Amino acid sequence: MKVGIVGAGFVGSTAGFAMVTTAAASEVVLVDMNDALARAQAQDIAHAVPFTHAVSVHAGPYEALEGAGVVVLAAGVAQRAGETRLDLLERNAKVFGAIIPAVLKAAPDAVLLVATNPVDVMTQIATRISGLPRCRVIGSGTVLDTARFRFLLADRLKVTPRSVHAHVVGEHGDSEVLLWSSATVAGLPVERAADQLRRSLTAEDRAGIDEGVRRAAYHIINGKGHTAFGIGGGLARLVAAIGADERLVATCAMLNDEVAGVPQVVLSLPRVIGASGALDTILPNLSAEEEAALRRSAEILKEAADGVERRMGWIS
Ligand SMILES: NC(=O)C1=CN([C@@H]2O[C@H](COP(=O)(O)OP(=O)(O)OC[C@H]3O[C@@H](n4cnc5c(N)ncnc54)[C@H](O)[C@@H]3O)[C@@H](O)[C@H]2O)C=CC1
Ligand SMILES: CC(=O)C(=O)O
Repeated sequence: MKVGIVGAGFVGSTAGFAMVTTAAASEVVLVDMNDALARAQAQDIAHAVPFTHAVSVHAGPYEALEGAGVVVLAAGVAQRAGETRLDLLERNAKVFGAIIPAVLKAAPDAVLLVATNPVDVMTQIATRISGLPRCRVIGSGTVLDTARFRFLLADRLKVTPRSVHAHVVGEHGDSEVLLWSSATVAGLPVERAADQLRRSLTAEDRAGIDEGVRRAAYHIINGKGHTAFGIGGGLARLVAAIGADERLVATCAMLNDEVAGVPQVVLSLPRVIGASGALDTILPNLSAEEEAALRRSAEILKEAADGVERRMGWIS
């Protein structure tokens, strides 16, 4: 499958590299307002092809996206140290106003896969601007947070992350909800699995994992200025699932009619990902505390999205 990536910065280029190393795409096209950057990134990624998979990698204008099955949107500004994802909203909404019409003109049949932050609200904006069916406009959402949660739980229990089934839902951001009550290993709740594995999973251990997931981006940005490898791997995995019509369950963002009593809100829940995007949604069992936290997260996102849509003149 041909894949377009708009925004050839850290996230877009790392996603392109991951698509080459995992053969998630047969062709990758990078587009950026900084054409020299897009060309340099494409060249650099293409030089990994002899070591990996026969993927055609190049850069071009929007017209070069013609025939793409997926277009990843990774253009815009990123958080600096001390900024939250929601702080980026106004600036990145303007960027999407410019790029989405150009993407749709060239690739009207593509699934749009949003990575730009705040990714949940940007997915709502992309749905609004594109006018596409909601299932074809998905955000990477909490895919990365879910990966961080599984990684940290696996590290504590000393099993491989692929054997940990656990999800983060809600905002990809400060109000996200780690679903401890449904987290399992070998079909056992993680606390019971920890007992059998003779590993500690005390309230203090759990608080450490929560902090490690929820604050990961802040810690990494303080150390290196940006994050890219985790999300690059996640975007490539989603692209592979779309390309193969795999029906992968992943915590992606999409416009929901209603979540926890909040209407018309974009946030992440487990979705079935296949050829036309998000084919279905699964609502996990929630404890009363998790349900209240999901409602709070939905309210925060709804308020942020309504605010920017009002300022843009899309709603009154
Ligand atoms: N969803 C997630 O889990 C994650 C999302 N992000 C987000 O991804 C976005 C990109 O981050 P980075 O790659 O680190 O930033 P970056 O600054 O390295 O790259 C952004 C690129 O977008 C391009 N761009 C800006 N406006 C454009 C326009 N109108 N048309 C075409 N290209 C345009 C810039 O020239 C730049 O190359 C940010 O919003 C960041 O917060 C970052 C990490 C994880
Ligand atoms: C930057 C960002 O959204 C993340 O790494 O989670």
